[in-house]
Amino acid sequence: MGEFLLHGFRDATGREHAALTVGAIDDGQPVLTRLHSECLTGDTLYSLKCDCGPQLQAAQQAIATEGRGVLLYLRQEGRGIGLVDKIRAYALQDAGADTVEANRRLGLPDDARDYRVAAEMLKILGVCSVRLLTNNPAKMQALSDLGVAVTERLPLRAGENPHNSNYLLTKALRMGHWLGAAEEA
Ligand SMILES: Nc1nc2c(ncn2[C@@H]2O[C@H](COP(=O)(O)OP(=O)(O)OP(=O)(O)O)[C@@H](O)[C@H]2O)c(=O)[nH]1
Ligand SMILES: [Zn+2]
Repeated sequence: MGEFLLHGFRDATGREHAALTVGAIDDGQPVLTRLHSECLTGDTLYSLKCDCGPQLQAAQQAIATEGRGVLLYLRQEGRGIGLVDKIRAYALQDAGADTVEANRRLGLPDDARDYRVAAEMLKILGVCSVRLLTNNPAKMQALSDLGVAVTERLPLRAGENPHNSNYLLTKALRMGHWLGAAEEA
């Protein structure tokens, strides 16, 4: 796709995160930005149950094409519940629960992600305002609450397939994501 600079971060809990950057991003101008939440199954094992792998690739490509931007790879597997509980949630989904219901049955929050680390990473990289690649309103809100100006929202739709259609529909209907899936259903 192009040449990226890879930065490593370790947060206060010892968890390690990565940032991929292209070009000069600390000049005060809004930066094309993607906050990607880790998904071992989608990013690495090509699972079709979600859209994470294709979204990762599309975001990386968009940043390379723009010649300036940042992708934060955040270790928030399973929306922050971790790999083992995500696999448990998948088992409940195989038995008919949707993604939100499965988390609740496990006694876990719908979304356990915390974006403080992301805001800190952006600050360290000299980024104070972003053009954010996302369909998730909560992500935009979280960043602006943490003092990062979100000047624009750019949709990121990739990797839709018959196996993840219910997952995407649940995101649209129960988590308020801008996916157009609700209208298409
Ligand atoms: N708990 C849980 N997490 C999942 C499930 N499927 C994918 N994930 C995780 O969801 C995270 C991605 O979040 P999404 O809600 O798909 O998308 P988003 O990052 O909030 O929104 P976008 O910025 O629009 O991509 C990754 O950490 C995945 O591991 C699932 O069925 N249950
Ligand atoms: Zn995924």
